[in-house]
Amino acid sequence: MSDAFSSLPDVDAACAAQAAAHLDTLTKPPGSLGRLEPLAVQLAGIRGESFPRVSPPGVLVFAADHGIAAEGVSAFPQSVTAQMVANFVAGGAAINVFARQIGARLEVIDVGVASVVSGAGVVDEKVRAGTGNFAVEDAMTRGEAMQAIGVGQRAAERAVEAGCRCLIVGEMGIANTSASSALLAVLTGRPVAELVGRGTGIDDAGLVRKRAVIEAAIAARAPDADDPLGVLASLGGLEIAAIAGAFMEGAARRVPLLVDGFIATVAALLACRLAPELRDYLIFAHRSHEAGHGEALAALEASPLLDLELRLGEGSGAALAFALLEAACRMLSEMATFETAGISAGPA
Ligand SMILES: O=C(O)c1ccc[n+]([C@@H]2O[C@H](COP(=O)([O-])O)[C@@H](O)[C@H]2O)c1
Ligand SMILES: Cc1cc2nc[nH]c2cc1C
Repeated sequence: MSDAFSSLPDVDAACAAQAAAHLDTLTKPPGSLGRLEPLAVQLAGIRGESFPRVSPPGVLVFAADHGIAAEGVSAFPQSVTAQMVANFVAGGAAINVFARQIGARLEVIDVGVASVVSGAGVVDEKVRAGTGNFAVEDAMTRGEAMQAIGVGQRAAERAVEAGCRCLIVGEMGIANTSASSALLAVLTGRPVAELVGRGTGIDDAGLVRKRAVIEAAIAARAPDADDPLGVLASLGGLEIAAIAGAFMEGAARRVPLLVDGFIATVAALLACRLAPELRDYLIFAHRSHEAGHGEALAALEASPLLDLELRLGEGSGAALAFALLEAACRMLSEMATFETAGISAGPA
């Protein structure tokens, strides 16, 4: 496992250039496969292969609870986190369905669920039983934040050592849109009101309360925006820290990283503040329906592949976008060239 904040390898510019040159020999007008083309070039650079492969993918779902749930900021009770973890290991959640569809290795990691999780198959890496309520105290200590980052790093390491060539990283945690909005507000300096959404579906009155709780909590905790680990410890979530760690370890191992929705994008932003070279390894799967996601994407200058109005989390949008990565690889390796197909290359 790499050091959490060690510098990451540069992407391989030579392989990326070879892939770009090969793309223009394929039997299609140059550029006609649109965004699939720069995607293939990015994958070649990340993998260090001019004909990259991304299968099999690995799905990591990090689950944790949030003390801020006590403020009534979610449409669902905290107990749903543990119940959904049981559903993940039983194979019945959306991410299970989509992971099976793409032949992914799936791991469910308890990094901080409040209750004891039942069900064989959960990786027990609980750092603590849920965060503190950041309306009244820091969510966690810096040491706990580092431990949770380490949980994510080890999960990515296991997936890559098991042969996964792409990581799809998701989460489950009631109230984690509140933690994510708070983190995003501090990291970007944007007003909380622009970044708070309905999460699992709170009503209008709940949304007003959620905004007020997050605004007051940020004022009370007053973290230093130039200290990303301190911001994470003050306002964050254990699964958010673990996602950041998984991204850093995946990049260290030259694996493309599919970023899911709002929470995963905020984790990616935080990880980029800790290790800016990470940005080149990230592929943004989809634009979530959650209100703050646009600002999170803008902060990373990211343009996601899909917009399906998803707002589930779990890694579901990233699993759906994986088919496009596979298509980009197959385009490079399987399409005929103008020469092999005997087709005139230039305009008539
Ligand atoms: O990924 C997203 O864009 C997303 C948007 C809204 C909600 N979620 C999921 O819903 C839960 C958090 O919502 P909430 O209302 O409890 O803060 C958590 O388990 C997330 O996986 C996920
Ligand atoms: C049922 C349910 C499933 C979820 N999956 C991710 N977040 C979730 C939140 C709820 C409430």
